[in-house]
Amino acid sequence: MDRVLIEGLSVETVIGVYDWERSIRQRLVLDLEMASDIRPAAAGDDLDKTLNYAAISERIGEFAEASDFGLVETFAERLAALLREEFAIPWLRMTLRKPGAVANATAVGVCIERGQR
Ligand SMILES: Nc1nc2c(c(=O)[nH]1)N=C([C@H](O)[C@@H](O)CO)CN2
Repeated sequence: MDRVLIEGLSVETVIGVYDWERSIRQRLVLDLEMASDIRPAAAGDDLDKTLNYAAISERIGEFAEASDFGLVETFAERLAALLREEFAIPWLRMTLRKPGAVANATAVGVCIERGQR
């Protein structure tokens, strides 16, 4: 299956389980692979027949702006469900990284796959 990609998308949000994390915004970095047959869009050179990565990136920014989850797991799960619903995405793989959360690690985070390819 073809995939539409978003890589290295940075967002700022309230995220973390510790008290000191509840009053600051921290950066999360997302990589997203979304199943999509790109042939109809390519055949007609038509944005309306594919997953619009600009619109999806904007929606992710809005979601992050309004979110205040503790766990990266919760952020990833809720965001994946929202994107699949709003953009009719049959399958996605989302890698969500929280840079600098653990000393001596470049990033920590989760990778989830949801739906059927
Ligand atoms: N599996 C997880 N472990 C941890 C999380 C998390 O979201 N998922 N979060 C924290 C803290 O918020 C941490 O990021 C602060 O540095 C600890 N472990």
